[in-house]
Amino acid sequence: MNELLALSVSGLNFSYPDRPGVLRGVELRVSPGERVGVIGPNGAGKTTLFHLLCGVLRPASGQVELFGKPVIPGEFRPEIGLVFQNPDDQLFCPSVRDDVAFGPQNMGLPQKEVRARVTAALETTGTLELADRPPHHLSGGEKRMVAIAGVLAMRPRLIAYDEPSASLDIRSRRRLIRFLQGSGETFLLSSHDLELVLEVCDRVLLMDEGRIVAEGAPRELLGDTGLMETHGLEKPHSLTPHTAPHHEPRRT
Ligand SMILES: Nc1ncnc2c1ncn2[C@@H]1O[C@H](COP(=O)(O)OP(=O)(O)OP(=O)(O)O)[C@@H](O)[C@H]1O
Repeated sequence: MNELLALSVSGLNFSYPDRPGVLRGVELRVSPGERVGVIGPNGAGKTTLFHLLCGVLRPASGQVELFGKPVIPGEFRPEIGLVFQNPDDQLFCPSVRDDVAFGPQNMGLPQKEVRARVTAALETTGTLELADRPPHHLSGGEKRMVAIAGVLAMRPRLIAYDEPSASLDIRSRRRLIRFLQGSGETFLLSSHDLELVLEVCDRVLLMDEGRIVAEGAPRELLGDTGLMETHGLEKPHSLTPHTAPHHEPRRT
């Protein structure tokens, strides 16, 4: 047991019934306050890893500890919150307010505390004006921020964001980046949006075929062209020096 770590994963192996070897010997430690990006090609096992951290899936072998206490599959652990890849998997109540209240209500908190947490989470995510709207009428970007509010309302000590910028337009993505930069949370964030990872993470893990194959500082790891190409990824544009002449667009 290590009381100082937010997350400790050792020797984690996992297979789906029809898909063996999805995670193979994953080792991972996250300290409180760290913001860790998880990158890797499609099917590398990122979402599966997040579901194992939350106890949604049962490992074939290995152990996950959150804040020094083992995760038992199926047991609710309020210390960790998962923001799903698809917000439609997370939002199902008649109003945004009810959706954000769902978690704290199920934690058995008094109504006054639930109301206070809902308001605070909606304010933090900039979604207060959506409180009375039905979630299924919201845009993709609005749904994403409401899904994050629902997780924040449970006040987890560690958040796992699964592809949080997927299908966001430029403005919604920028709002998400500002939110993540200012959040002060401990988080894991899986993404194919490598510029997002560069902007918000202070460490990166590269996964491929169920293993963590590299780990390091974002600019060094993502800037390693050979490593990135070996694992089906591309060095982000912002890390490539610009050589082409720059022409200002003509405004009409
Ligand atoms: N419910 C399931 N049943 C069977 N196989 C699954 C299931 N979910 C995922 N897989 C398989 O497990 C492997 C890892 O999938 P996972 O979704 O964890 O990858 P990922 O790294 O999150 O991928 P992506 O970047 O495409 O989201 C893939 O080969 C996938 O086909």
